[in-house]
Amino acid sequence: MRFYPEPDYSHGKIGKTAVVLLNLGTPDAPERSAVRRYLKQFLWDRRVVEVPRPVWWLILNGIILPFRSGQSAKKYASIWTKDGSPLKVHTEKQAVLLKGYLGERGHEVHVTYAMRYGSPSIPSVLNKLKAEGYERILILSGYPQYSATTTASNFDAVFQHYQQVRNVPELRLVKNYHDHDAYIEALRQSVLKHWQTHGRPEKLVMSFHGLPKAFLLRGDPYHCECYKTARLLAEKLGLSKDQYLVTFQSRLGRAEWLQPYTSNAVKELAQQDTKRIDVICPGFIADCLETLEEIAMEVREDFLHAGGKEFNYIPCLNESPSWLRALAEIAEQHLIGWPTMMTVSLRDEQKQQALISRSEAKRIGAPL
Ligand SMILES: C=CC1=C(C)c2cc3[nH]c(cc4nc(cc5[nH]c(cc1n2)c(C)c5CCC(=O)O)C(CCC(=O)O)=C4C)c(C)c3C=C
Ligand SMILES: [Fe+2]
Ligand SMILES: [Fe+2]
Repeated sequence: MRFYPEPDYSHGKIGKTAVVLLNLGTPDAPERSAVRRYLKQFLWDRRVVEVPRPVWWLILNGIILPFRSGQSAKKYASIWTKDGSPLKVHTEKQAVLLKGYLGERGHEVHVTYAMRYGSPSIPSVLNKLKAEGYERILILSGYPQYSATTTASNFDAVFQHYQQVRNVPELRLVKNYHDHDAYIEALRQSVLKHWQTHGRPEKLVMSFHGLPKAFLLRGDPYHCECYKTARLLAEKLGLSKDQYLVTFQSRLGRAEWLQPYTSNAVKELAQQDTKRIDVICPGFIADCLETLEEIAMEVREDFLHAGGKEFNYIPCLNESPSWLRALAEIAEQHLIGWPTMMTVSLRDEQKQQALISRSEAKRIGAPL
């Protein structure tokens, strides 16, 4: 039996609970100057690039920012929507929906989101929560697989922020959920849904964002967590080892990154006479530049030019109901012990508040 705190009317007095969904962040506009600002903040993070600072300062400011900002801006322009960058649009919708899904499970929590780089920044969101009286904060990163470059960088930003705060709230941080049943199930449903309309491929390629190989050798568990996700998904789909392939994308710079590289792997598949592949990116919970442009455009071209016949990109989990259920389950497991359960007499009214958030979801066009 599950344990929930006694019905309690003092929520307002003893402080409220908030869940903060954290993701990477994105430029404010698909323009050179905005992309430069974003890349500068991102690539100056010591968790992301471990090159000694004076050397890296020269490379970053002398080569990378001048050349990459314009190129990346063009790529961003190709995926930008009327509401903004896909990553931000999806993250915002996920936060709205998560409140509704947690509300349906009986939890009275506020849900918001922040971005590690760009806006809304982690300090601005945590300051706002403090001003609004939230005294328990659950940090949930949009990275199923832990990496020092992403998850730990989120943690750094949260800790750094609270170093400046006298009265720090109670904090919990989720490290990973790469093998969580509900997450794997959401991925499985997404693949099956795709196969129901398009039939099955010869090979399912599972492409994860890459890392410098040196990070793995220094102890980053990301690589292993990606493989575990892939194995669990393959098992759930009943795929044998020759029916799927794990690859790593988005290599940057000259150093070796995790292999096999997605673009090389799909070319090889085409050369080996594989006619159709489907590509899924299980490490991204929301479509973004890396999936919509790199995979669905560039890698597609790589496969077709090398002789492949059919390429299908399976979208990220985005706002799919099975994913929002999974996210609610993951959050719930980390909320245990905090007095978030709606009280009996307040329940109906607060359930309605949860439903208001679902109607807000409808307004923004997210599926329920
Ligand atoms: C230079 C090193 C990089 C490391 C290490 C890295 C790790 C890493 N990144 C993600 C998720 C995303 N990355 C995205 C974009 C992106 N990533 C890098 C570099 C590194 N990432 C750059 C320079 C960029 C910007 C775009 C470009 O110029 O190519 C995104 C998309 C953001 C968007 O706005 O849509 C995501 C998401 C993970 C999960 C990860 C390590 C596990
Ligand atoms: Fe990245
Ligand atoms: Fe990329």
